Amino acid sequence: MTDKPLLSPARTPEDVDAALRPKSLDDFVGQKAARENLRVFIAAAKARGDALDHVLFFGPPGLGKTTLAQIVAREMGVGFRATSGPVIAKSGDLAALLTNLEDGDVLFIDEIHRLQPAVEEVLYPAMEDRALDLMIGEGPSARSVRIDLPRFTLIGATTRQGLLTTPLRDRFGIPVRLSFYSIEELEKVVSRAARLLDLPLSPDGATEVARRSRGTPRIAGRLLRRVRDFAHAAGHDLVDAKAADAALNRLEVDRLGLDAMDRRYLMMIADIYRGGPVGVETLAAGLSEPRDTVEEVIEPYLIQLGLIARTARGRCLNAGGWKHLGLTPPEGAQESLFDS
Ligand SMILES: Nc1ncnc2c1ncn2[C@@H]1O[C@H](COP(=O)(O)OP(=O)(O)OP(=O)(O)O)[C@@H](O)[C@H]1O
Ligand SMILES: [Mg+2]
Repeated sequence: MTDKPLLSPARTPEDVDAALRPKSLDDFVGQKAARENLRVFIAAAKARGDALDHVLFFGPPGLGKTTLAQIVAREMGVGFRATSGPVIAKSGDLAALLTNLEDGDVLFIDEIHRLQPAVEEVLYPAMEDRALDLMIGEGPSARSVRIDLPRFTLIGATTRQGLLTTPLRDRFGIPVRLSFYSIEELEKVVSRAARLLDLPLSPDGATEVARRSRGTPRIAGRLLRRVRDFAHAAGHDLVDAKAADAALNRLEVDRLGLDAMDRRYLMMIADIYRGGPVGVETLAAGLSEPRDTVEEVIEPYLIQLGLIARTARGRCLNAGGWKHLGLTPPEGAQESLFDS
């Protein structure tokens, strides 16, 4: 399906658009509390001449975790090394990464919830004492030696904070939650991107794209590029609300920014399960999507909009969800129990 990758907040190669990535905290739109706190912590660490405390960014995909990690390294004026949880196969790989860091470097570990337990154990002393415990030799003659590491800042990123082990989570001095962007913030993201892409976009055109971007800058950037293509094909010089609306309708992005998959998800709860509750496994099977995708990609924004609720007994459609589908809840639907 063509509209699935379009609205999915997951990365696609096209998004690796270095020119659009904000490069400083001043350029970074939104996430005000996180931004201002980081500014203070960075200034304090620099004044002390120390590395910044370890930082954990968590929140749905496409909200700027990787971008912020790069900005932190840049503002600290230190090197940036990036890897990801699933890539580090053995504890030795991580040990090699750590011993090769230079003083003050940022080590960025994406998808940090997917580290192997044995690899994670190497991180504990590294984060706490800047030390590496190595076993030398085997059998009775084996002994453990401790190697000192350079000062460094570990920046972890995860879409699933709940999957992090407590000992790992506790070792981050600066946990930062990223949340969905407001429409006003996304307008700024879209206008900035249009300027960088040399695309004439009217303010109401920016609003239209922002409103339909699922609170996610990555999606805003992607929709903007597609809108540009349609406008170009239609021979418009200026992209205004009308041109943006026409393009987004052709892309089957509805007025709340929901795509065909979101609508299938809502319809399934409404139609087959009378509004729920229904278990996430059942929904995932019905949609032929992995459970992770349902929980990490589809549901967070629907919950944010108040269209559905996650309850202990399963997912339920809220009044807003029925309304968005243009349906009336059947007699005795569960929704009222949870929609408070
Ligand atoms: N605050 C922002 N202002 C402008 N653009 C942003 C902002 N945050 C993110 N972006 C843009 O959105 C895209 C996605 O950002 P980023 O890669 O940092 O997301 P992420 O949270 O790391 O996602 P994932 O969980 O998939 O790794 C980037 O292209 C970036 O340019
Ligand atoms: Mg990322």
